[in-house]
Amino acid sequence: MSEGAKRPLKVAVLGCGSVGSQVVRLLGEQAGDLEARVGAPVELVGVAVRRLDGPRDVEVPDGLLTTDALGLATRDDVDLVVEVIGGIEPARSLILGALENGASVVTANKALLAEDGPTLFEAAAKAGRDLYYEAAVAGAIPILRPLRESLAGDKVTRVLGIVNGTTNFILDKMDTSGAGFSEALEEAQELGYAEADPTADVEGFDAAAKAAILASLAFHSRVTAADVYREGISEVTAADVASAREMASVVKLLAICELSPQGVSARVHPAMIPRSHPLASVHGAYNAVFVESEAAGQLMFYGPGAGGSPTASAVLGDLVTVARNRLADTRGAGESAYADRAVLPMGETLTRYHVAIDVDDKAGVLAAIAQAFADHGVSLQTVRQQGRGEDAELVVVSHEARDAQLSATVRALRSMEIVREVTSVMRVEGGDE
Ligand SMILES: NC(=O)c1ccc[n+]([C@@H]2O[C@H](COP(=O)([O-])OP(=O)(O)OC[C@H]3O[C@@H](n4cnc5c(N)ncnc54)[C@H](O)[C@@H]3O)[C@@H](O)[C@H]2O)c1
Ligand SMILES: N[C@@H](CCO)C(=O)O
Ligand code: NA
Repeated sequence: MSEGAKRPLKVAVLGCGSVGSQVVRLLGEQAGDLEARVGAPVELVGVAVRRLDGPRDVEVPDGLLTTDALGLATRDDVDLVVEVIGGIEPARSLILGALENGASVVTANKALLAEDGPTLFEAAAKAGRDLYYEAAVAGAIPILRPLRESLAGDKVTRVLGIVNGTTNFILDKMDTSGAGFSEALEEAQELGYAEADPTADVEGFDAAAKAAILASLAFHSRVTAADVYREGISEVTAADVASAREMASVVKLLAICELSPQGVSARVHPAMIPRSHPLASVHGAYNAVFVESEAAGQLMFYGPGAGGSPTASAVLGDLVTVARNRLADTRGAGESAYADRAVLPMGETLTRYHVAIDVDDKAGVLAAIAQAFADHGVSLQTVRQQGRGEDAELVVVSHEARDAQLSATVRALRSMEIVREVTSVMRVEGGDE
């Protein structure tokens, strides 16, 4: 070691799948640049895998593989631990073990952070170590660091995001080709976007975990996955997508986090947004997060939200930061939950609905439908009627109302004799109120 050279920082990588293999590759390929940027060599000292002879997308240097993840995570000489196994256990025990043993941790594990983040943040604070997780939300897109650092002097009021690539691919396909949900899902699976079991993506669990993480950071409060209202896209029909098209809108699965005088809300559901909205131009498996804050106004973050290599980019960015902090014997900003705001139930959240209804085409029908909305305290923004012989289609877009009032209106409509069928119900976001 030359004079003044720093001792190497030792890194353990837990998991060598899609993301882990790319982290290992980049650690090798970029070793020189990483050393220059950190100010000390960053040395890979172990990679925990489930099977030593398993197939891998990267060649791991001799002697580094182990199946003893906990042994590696808690090794006394390890400074930095990267957790890219995923899921709740053993990931949680491994992260807690690493922190207790004095290592700093970088993880991409949104499921764990959304379920039990506070336990991990408290362990990091107690140990005086960093816990960074930029890769957990919207993959390569820098969004957590901007919320935690760049916007720390502003007041974020709203975060609106397309944070799941699989569902965005499916909805985009339905929009551009007129395909139904199942057909679009099949294509997403063939192209390797959707997993064999696509439930976490399609039913919105993945996006809900990310919404919890975004809301916690944006509003300095603790929001967990259980607090997030969630609806997936499996019920979105070709008719919904066509109805959106007629309104010059497009259907997207959105994660929506909002600050209101009563508290905060976090929800994930499909919604129609105008084609003129910046999020409408997010196509394929891309992600984007739209942030509104008091002083800055509107900001948009866009890029690849998934994939081994893009996600590894975010992991390595965090690794450089926590490595620098280690050298400087300091830690970055920890959890910020001082505002401790209440999380509102979905029924209390203000939303707007688009409702398409097949009705008998006769006198008084329009008035009766409008009355059903009025009976629930919901004011209408637009009503469009299209006659089709004996029956007619009415398309109603409401003004903002409590979600509970809107869903009660839809239930009432469904029970009306003049209503043949409610053919499409979808929330509306991103337009004029
Ligand atoms: N793939 C992406 O696009 C993406 C994007 C953002 C975040 N993430 C997150 O990154 C993490 C990893 O995702 P992935 O796509 O690489 O998953 P993956 O399934 O490809 O990789 C996980 C690896 O961990 C291994 N593993 C399981 N149990 C283990 C154990 N006890 N010890 C050692 N290894 C073990 C598995 O064999 C597998 O190779 C997850 O938290 C995921 O949510 C992934
Ligand atoms: N399954 C996720 C991966 C990134 O978290 C997606 O489709 O966006
Ligand atoms: Na990110």
